[in-house]
Amino acid sequence: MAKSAEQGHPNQAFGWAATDTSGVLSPFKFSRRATGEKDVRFKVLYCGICHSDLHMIKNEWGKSRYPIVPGHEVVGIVTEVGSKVEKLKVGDKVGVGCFVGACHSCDDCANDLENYCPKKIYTYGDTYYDGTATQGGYSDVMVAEERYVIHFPDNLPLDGGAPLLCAGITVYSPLKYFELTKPGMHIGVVGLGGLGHVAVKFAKAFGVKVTVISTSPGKKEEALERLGADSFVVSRDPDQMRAAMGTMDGIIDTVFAAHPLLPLIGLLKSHGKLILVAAPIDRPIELPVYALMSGRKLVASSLSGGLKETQEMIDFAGKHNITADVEVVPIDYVNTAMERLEKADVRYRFVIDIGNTLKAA
Ligand SMILES: NC(=O)c1ccc[n+]([C@@H]2O[C@H](COP(=O)([O-])OP(=O)(O)OC[C@H]3O[C@@H](n4cnc5c(N)ncnc54)[C@H](O)[C@@H]3O)[C@@H](O)[C@H]2O)c1
Ligand SMILES: [Zn+2]
Ligand SMILES: [Zn+2]
Repeated sequence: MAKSAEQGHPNQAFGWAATDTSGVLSPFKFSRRATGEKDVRFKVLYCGICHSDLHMIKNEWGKSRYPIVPGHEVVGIVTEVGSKVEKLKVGDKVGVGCFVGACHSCDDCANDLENYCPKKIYTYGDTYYDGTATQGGYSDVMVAEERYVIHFPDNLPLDGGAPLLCAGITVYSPLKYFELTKPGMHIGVVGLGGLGHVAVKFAKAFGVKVTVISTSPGKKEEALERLGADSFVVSRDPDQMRAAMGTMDGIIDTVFAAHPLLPLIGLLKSHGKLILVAAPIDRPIELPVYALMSGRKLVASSLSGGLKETQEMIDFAGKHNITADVEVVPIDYVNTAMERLEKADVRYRFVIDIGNTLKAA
């Protein structure tokens, strides 16, 4: 066993943190717990920038406690394992997604749904079992319990693979759970950002027909040619929306700005399912119940995925060569990246090159 675990020394860490609601990130030294017997420590090489990171650093959900080192699409190489770690070893390619803990005794935990455990612990911005604040992957080193560490397939690149740990599982899980993966089905994807573009890729890998629903025609060519979508509907064009009415088995909606659900419900066939994976931050959404009645349609939501399913998703991505389309940026670009993300100016996920650009001061 390596020294820090034997002697119980905390792991010194260096990252970038937001310290107030301006959300501006700056260099930050902190420590992580010593690598415990069930823990894995890894050197972080890449970390994706999820829009949730932006919501959190600006306290848009009203639950942020500063300082916050964001990042829950964290990948790297194992540098130390505790004595009771069974499946992972030094040198393995691994990652951590949205969660680092849960109660492990409730029904959800027993069903591999740590993501729905009432005591789930988020990777950052939360409180760990020992009372310390959890801190995310915009940092050089990560320590997490083996149960929360995902083993990457050898063929999956770490930079393009990192975003799958949040964006990927967040769309994969509802596609599976709501049975929207049957070949020949037709699904819609609303909002072609980080989550939306990987939803297109997973759905295509399942053999499903995919229509991207977007406010403007600007992303049409890319959606069809680069991402492999089958069709594109401009939601502001009533003729296009009318032509697509009643054609979809399901819709994955990734837009957090408040928007009417009625036109989307209209796109569904009877028994169609509208899955909202983004929560509107400005005002509550109105639910047009009468539109659901005629057709026994469903509106539902979903939060990330459990650890077993996340591993399954990564293995599926490895098999089908699914990665996010990423713009890899150095750590000192992170504040500019946040500004651009706010303006939806990224195709389609920023990933920070931690390994080459984050150097402890
Ligand atoms: N349910 C979950 O487990 C989960 C997991 C990850 C992220 N999220 C949430 O999902 C949302 C999307 O995350 P992301 O990382 O894909 O973000 P993103 O910024 O990469 O993508 C958002 C997309 O929505 C579009 N958009 C923004 N405002 C719009 C508007 N008014 N009308 C139409 N389109 C609009 C943007 O053009 C962009 O394409 C965020 O709110 C995030 O917090 C939820
Ligand atoms: Zn996320
Ligand atoms: Zn639990």
